[in-house]
Amino acid sequence: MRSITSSRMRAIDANCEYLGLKGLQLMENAGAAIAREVKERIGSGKVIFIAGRGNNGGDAFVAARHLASDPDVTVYIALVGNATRIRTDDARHNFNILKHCNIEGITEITDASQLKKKGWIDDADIIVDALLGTGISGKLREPESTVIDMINDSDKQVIAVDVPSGFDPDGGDIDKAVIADITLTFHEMKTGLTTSLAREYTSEVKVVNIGVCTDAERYVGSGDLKVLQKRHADSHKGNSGRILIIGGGPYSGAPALAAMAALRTGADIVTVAAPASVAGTIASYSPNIIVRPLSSDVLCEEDVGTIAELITSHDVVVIGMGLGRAERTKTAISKIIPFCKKVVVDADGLYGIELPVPEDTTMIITPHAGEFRSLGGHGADDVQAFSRENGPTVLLKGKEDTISNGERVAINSTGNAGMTVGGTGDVLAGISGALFATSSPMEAACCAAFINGAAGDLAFEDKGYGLLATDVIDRITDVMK
Ligand SMILES: NC(=O)C1=CN([C@@H]2O[C@H](COP(=O)(O)OP(=O)(O)OC[C@H]3O[C@@H](n4cnc5c(N)ncnc54)[C@H](O)[C@@H]3O)[C@@H](O)[C@H]2O)[C@H](O)CC1
Ligand SMILES: [K+]
Repeated sequence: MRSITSSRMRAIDANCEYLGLKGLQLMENAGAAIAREVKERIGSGKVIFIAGRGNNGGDAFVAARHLASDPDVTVYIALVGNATRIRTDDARHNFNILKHCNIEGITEITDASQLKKKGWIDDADIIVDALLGTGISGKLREPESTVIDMINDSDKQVIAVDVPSGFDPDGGDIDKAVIADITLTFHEMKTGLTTSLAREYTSEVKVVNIGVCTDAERYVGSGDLKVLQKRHADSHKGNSGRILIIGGGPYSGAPALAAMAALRTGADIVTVAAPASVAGTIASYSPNIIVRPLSSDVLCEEDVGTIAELITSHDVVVIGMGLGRAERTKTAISKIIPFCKKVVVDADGLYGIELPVPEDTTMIITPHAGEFRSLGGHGADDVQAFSRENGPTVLLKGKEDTISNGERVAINSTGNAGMTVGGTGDVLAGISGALFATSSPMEAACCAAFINGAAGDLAFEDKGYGLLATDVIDRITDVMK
């Protein structure tokens, strides 16, 4: 079954905002679905909403409002935390409306004993667990932890909102979580809820459509980037990646462009392994690049040992640009790939790889239409099947880029006709390599396509059709800040 991670969901949420679909609209749909589930299960009786201070709680405030107008349902709300510390505008907005609704009781608790004293849990016919959703982070704190015990110690029916509170939506280890009869999860199944562990915390999971617009999922947007930047911001210096670029031979500029792009994208170290004939030229382009000369005037089998050694001290390999297509170069490429854990294959490199991707290698390929055809691909409508059959995440460049890892297909619409100038493909490969050090191949490929195109759009604003690949590199940081 298809499922998504919490970071993917946050990207979709942000893409919705970017496209004009407000989080409040999604929350209203989420809350309405919870209200319907409560009504279906109890018909008439008492419901207690146990709400956190994030949007998970916000969903509960919406559901409470919907049920408050039902004469057969009595509504109680326990907010875990002070209302003044509700963390999001959407949740606060829906909390503030509750004073105009027929709610039997609302209380703010900062200690679990206050909830016990109220006796609302014992009195309820059903509990809605809206304490923590996909925003959980770190070990459970108090009073949430004890409140979860109270929910589990009651013999009441429990509906969990999005995920059982305390449960890791991405499937990681947990110390404690609500045990629910049903979990209403929004938009898409969460990866963690597909695991066998999930069965211990929820007897049933229902995926609820909350009206997310399809482009928010299909198109790469600034939301995808935000998730990436958050991860980069959280990572400390030194683990933003060491990138090995294997390129050059007939050409010297291509690997240098890829190297500079990788550095601008935030890689810590970039090494270019290039044939001796062009190594000096590449080194002369910038003191920021470490250059390791190879044996001859093109990449050849004699270089495989040196490169295998270099690969061990780098996180990602980017191979192809400027290598040329000599038979001995193609042979060398096919021998190098199995040494790579993470590899981006671009340009001439695509003529030397053998598919399917070797067992322990994760690969991104960045072909244009012609290179994709030479690999046996047809066009944009074939990218997902090609990826599924052959293994690599495919970033098929075009007026719109099509990206797929075999499970999902994304489209990138940033970029412009000025970017047909030579070298922008090298820049894209360098960005992809840098992001791949700290992201999944799909996230890296999607965000690289978005960043490269968006930087190209900024360059087009300044330089029009005179834009150069170096202008694109100079604007990567503007797009990523
Ligand atoms: N498109 C959608 O998926 C929608 C999702 N909705 C709901 O929003 C939540 C995610 O909301 P968020 O504000 O990001 O986080 P949470 O409410 O899940 O939790 C944050 C809340 O919890 C506290 N907290 C975090 N970790 C801990 C911990 N270890 N111990 C104690 N407390 C913790 C934190 O301080 C915050 O107060 C999603 O699940 C959906 O339910 C939207 O409403 C609709 C669209
Ligand atoms: K929950």
